[in-house]
Amino acid sequence: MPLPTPLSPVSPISKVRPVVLSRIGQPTKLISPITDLNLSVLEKSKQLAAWTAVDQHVKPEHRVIGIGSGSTVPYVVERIVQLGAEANAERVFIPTGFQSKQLIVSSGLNLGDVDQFPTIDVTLDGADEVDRELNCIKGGGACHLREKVLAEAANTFILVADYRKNVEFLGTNFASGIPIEVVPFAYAKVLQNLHHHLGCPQASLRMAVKKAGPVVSDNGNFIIDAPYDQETMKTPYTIMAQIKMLTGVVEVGVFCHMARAAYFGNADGTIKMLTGVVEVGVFCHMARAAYFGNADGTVTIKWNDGRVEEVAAQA
Ligand SMILES: O=C[C@H](O)[C@H](O)[C@H](O)COP(=O)(O)O
Repeated sequence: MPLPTPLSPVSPISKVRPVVLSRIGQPTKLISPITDLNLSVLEKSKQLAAWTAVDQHVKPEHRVIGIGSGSTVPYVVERIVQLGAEANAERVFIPTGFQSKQLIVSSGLNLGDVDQFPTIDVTLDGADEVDRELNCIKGGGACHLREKVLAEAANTFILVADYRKNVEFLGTNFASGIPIEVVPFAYAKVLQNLHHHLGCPQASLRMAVKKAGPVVSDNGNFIIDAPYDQETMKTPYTIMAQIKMLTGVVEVGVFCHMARAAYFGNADGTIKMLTGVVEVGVFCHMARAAYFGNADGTVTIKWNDGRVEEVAAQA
């Protein structure tokens, strides 16, 4: 199995090589992020969801793995660590933010970034809430921009959570609203747009707890929380797209039709697994060529660079 190849494997400055790349292939001692062995029922349900998802979706041949954010993700890393140093030596792990970067590094796993590895085998991530179609709210921890990038970069995107997050409609328990990352200088304008044009009078700037002023994301941006009524949240794609069109919005914490499966740990020690419809039936800019068989036996080939070729009929 070949090593994952980053886009630029070697630094142009000869004395500075990315640490992670020089370590790939050498098993190091791995350390589990979970030290507390007396887990509460809630924590056990998160662990169960995470372990099951890792067991079912991290395949031996996988080399590039996205690690999401939130309270269930340490159990994802715990299970990955249990796979052993040798199994993980030739893997690289891509974080969705500060928390998952710390988890990867402190566990002794190889760290990479999505600009080196824009194709990810599987990303496992937490969620604030997941509806029955596997649409979800993310961004309760202000990580949703990087999370969405890693979800889109992944061949398979898997959600892990405890039973409280498994809902019929988004916004059922997670009442603070849709997290919206905005560039700082545009926050007041975006708030006005939400209040007056997108029907969300309660939208507000997320304020920090142990710091004066607003929450600042890992990307240096502000977060707005926009609570919508149930009717609006029944069609999350529509409101997500409307918010995303506002100038100044960087990303919206609603993920639609992205997850292949969601794993929820239940309080009784069972697991609920939901599978989703990942594909939307519109494929844009994906095919290199389309071949059309014609009635006269010829074939027309339309290439994605605009060329059209005709192939003569077979004799
Ligand atoms: O921004 C944070 C992420 O989207 C988290 O995955 C999400 O908030 C769930 O976090 P927790 O498991 O801590 O509730």
